[in-house]
Amino acid sequence: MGRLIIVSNRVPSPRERLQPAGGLTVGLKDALRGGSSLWFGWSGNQSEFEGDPVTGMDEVDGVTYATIDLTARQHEGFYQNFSNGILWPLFHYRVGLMSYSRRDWQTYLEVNAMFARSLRALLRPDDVIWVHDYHLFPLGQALRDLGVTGRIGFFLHIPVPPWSLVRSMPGARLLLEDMQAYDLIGVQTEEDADNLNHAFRLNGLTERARAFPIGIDPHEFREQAEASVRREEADRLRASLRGTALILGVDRLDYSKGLPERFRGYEAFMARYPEHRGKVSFLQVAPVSRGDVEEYRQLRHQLDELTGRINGAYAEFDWTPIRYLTRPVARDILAGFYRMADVALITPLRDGMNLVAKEYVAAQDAADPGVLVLSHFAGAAPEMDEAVLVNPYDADEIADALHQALTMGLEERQRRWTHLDEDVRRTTAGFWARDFLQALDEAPPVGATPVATS
Ligand SMILES: O=P(O)(O)OC[C@H]1O[C@H](O[C@H]2O[C@H](CO)[C@@H](O)[C@H](O)[C@H]2O)[C@H](O)[C@@H](O)[C@@H]1O
Ligand SMILES: O=c1ccn([C@@H]2O[C@H](COP(=O)(O)OP(=O)(O)O)[C@@H](O)[C@H]2O)c(=O)[nH]1
Repeated sequence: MGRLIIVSNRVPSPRERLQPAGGLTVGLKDALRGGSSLWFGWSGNQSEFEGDPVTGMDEVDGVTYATIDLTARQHEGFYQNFSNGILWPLFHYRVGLMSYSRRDWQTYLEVNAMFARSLRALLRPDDVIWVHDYHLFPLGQALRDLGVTGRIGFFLHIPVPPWSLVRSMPGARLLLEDMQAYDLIGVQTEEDADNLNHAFRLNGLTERARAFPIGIDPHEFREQAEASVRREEADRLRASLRGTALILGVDRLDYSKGLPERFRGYEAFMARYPEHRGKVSFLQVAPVSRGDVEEYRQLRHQLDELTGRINGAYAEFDWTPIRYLTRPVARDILAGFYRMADVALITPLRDGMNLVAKEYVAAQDAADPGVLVLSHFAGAAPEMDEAVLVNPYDADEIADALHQALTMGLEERQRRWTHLDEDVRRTTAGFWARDFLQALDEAPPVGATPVATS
């Protein structure tokens, strides 16, 4: 059995405690725990020189991390503009936010070809390659073009809209063709798999998509929460609450997360349920993400304005309705905050999965669990139907859900949490990886015949 080769744009810094917020590296690290593999991707650094060499190599806990730098030009065209300025909005059903340019498309293909050349030099014949996410759709074909004939799987961490939407993007069909180079394509939900296979069928291509919902390591995270709730940061938060109930939101500052809609829901809650004023605090942790992308800058201004308006309207001299942080909080500290929170308020407009929802459940005290309020449009929602599910576009529904959650009796909270906890302990990161890799091993091999490249 050869090595497992993981390829993703974002690669964690294995020796840093504070990692960039994001579920892909969390799920994969939890999945790789205890195994030996090679993880290849972008170092997160920008270099001056355009070249292919692997610039970083490190080995921690059995995982070898091999990274390459991007130049400023490549970072702008590949990561900022095409991946996060075109593919991300499109696959989150926000066609109107796409800003396509052919030059960015070429840079996207150029960087994928560079990933393939650099990785090719590290490969052994019996390696199993697992490519991750929308930054690297064409990588499989680029590797086939370099003569790689072994197993190559792909996992898409973000939603898959219907082809009628995806085809809005120039070159969409070429991406579908390139994806035929993968022996198996994993997506988060059955809806995603149906949409992607329908796109393949409509374009005369072979259906290769199956659903494998990603998860976390709930046992490890619960232990972290039990430890972190006794840490200094949790003590500071608890003291600052002065007995008020805690509503917690944790998200990258991203328009897919429904933060303006969430804040407007909380504003409606303050207006329609005055009995909770002064008795609840809403803490939103929203570390800046992709801050050089215009839509993300606009979102931050919008949230700054909403926070000021709501606090200005409802604050007392000794109470502030919303606490809003744009810096990251280390995940182990967050674990303690989750455990303290009476309500988790998670309202994405679209989300591939949302590991925060699963982390919140895993962190709870079974004797007195909090309540998960979750958007219908999170990838986690179909399997977490015991959450209080809301439509994030309906501010009054969010308000009603918050009132319901804060007044819910212990017996119902425990009933709901028990079902949610069973799910989180079933769809773990380890199960996700084992299930996908077994299916990849059993999938009919694509072989080495290259198809027309994009
Ligand atoms: O790498 P960044 O640009 O900083 O973005 C962080 C990650 O965001 C997205 O995460 C997705 O994957 C999660 C795990 O499967 C899933 O729970 C979440 O719903 C998705 O948004 C992105 O897909 C990753 O590539 C990024 O690393
Ligand atoms: O300040 C923060 C905010 C988020 N996270 C982590 O970032 C991940 C977010 O993953 P999710 O799947 O919810 O969304 P994504 O960011 O991948 O779209 C979760 O593991 C969070 O615990 C973190 O460590 N610090």
